[in-house]
Amino acid sequence: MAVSTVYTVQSLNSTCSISKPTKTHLGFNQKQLVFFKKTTTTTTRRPTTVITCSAGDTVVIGLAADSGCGKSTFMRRLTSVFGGAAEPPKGGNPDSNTLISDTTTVICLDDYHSLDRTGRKEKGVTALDPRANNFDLMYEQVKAIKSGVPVEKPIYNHVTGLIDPPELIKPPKIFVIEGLHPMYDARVRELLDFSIYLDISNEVKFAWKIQRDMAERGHSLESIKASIEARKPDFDAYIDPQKQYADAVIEVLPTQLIPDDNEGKVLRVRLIMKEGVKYFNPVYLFDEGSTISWIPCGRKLTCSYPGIKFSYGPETYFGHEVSVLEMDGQFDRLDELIYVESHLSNLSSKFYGEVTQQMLKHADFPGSNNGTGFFQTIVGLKIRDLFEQIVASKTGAPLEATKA
Ligand SMILES: Nc1ncnc2c1ncn2[C@@H]1O[C@H](COP(=O)(O)OP(=O)(O)OP(=O)(O)O)[C@@H](O)[C@H]1O
Ligand SMILES: O=C(CO)[C@H](O)[C@H](O)COP(=O)(O)O
Repeated sequence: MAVSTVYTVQSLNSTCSISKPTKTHLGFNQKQLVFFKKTTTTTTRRPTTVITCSAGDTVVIGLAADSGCGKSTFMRRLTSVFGGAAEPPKGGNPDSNTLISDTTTVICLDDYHSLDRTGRKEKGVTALDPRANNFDLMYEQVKAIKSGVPVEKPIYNHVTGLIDPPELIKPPKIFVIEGLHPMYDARVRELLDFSIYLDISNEVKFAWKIQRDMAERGHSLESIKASIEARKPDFDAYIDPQKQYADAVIEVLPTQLIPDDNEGKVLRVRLIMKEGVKYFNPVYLFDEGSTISWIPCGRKLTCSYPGIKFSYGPETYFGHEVSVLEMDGQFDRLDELIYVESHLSNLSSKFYGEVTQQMLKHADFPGSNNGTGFFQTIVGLKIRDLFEQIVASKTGAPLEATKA
């Protein structure tokens, strides 16, 4: 019996159009996705639908981190910078990991797991192990999206642990690939216009896992400890080394303001920014290239114990020259953040106070009172700026002036 595959096509964005096939679609065309009618045994050569997108304008961003390290929170801050809410594909698989907004499409690289939960168990490998992931497909599909071609991406279903039928992904303006391995495969790495690594220290990761998995998911302390321990060797071998390739790293460590702190509530956060990256000018405090230590608490910034300390200066990170902006401590009043913002330069904001405005808008997100939320917001603005510069370089259009 002949059956047709049914594809749910989401609302078309400005770069894509759908059409009926013509005779030319009997051949292979690299700029178009051609759906063929399937039978149970064979695929006929008669195409049913053609989707064409204007090629090659997609900017690709990689975001790497271990599970539970704040990728989703970061993505919410990033998509908010571009305006509009990011939502799962309408009418698609309810367990899709994809988030789409007007400008951005964020996919989760868990969708390239080649082994499902049972398969990994049988083979005795974790999801962090490259053998449990299909890097050839990841490369082919990211390359296709970057050059304007829609793809049928698999879905890893975190509810069932199975690999579900694929979903259609069309090239957006900004394509974010987030997950465990965006910078692991050199071919995929080469496709990235900008890359970020969220480097959460073991102590902090443990505190966050306990907070989420114990409080919200009912896991026991022992099972959380066991899961972190079981993942650690593969994390060290395959995930952590990717930070050497990142253009920006947000490092999250326990505070140094409280001697022997083991609560993990007050954080020391470092924004490590690579020098010499095209379209990316690191943010600086007071004076570019100098080494600075600043305690802003006093008349203009309310600080309760243990206070707030900023540092800034040049460093070397995996042999690369970097600028590092550090914040240790937490804000008492978010509206006063404007005082700190006004002392930072190269923020790529569109108007005075935009960072503070974004932070106030998402005051309920985790990390809004410390350097994690502050630096994620700043990186979001830098990505918007990078995107606008890339677009301007392609169209030859002059860039709208940005402030600070
Ligand atoms: N900046 C932060 N400050 C405090 N806690 C945080 C922060 N970011 C994340 N968390 C904690 O970590 C949990 C996971 O965050 P999030 O869902 O953003 O991570 P994730 O990397 O997307 O996780 P997963 O890959 O498991 O879906 C949050 O529920 C929160 O408890
Ligand atoms: O490291 C992970 C990335 O999110 C997950 O553990 C991995 O994707 C496997 O997922 P699950 O535990 O749902 O089978």
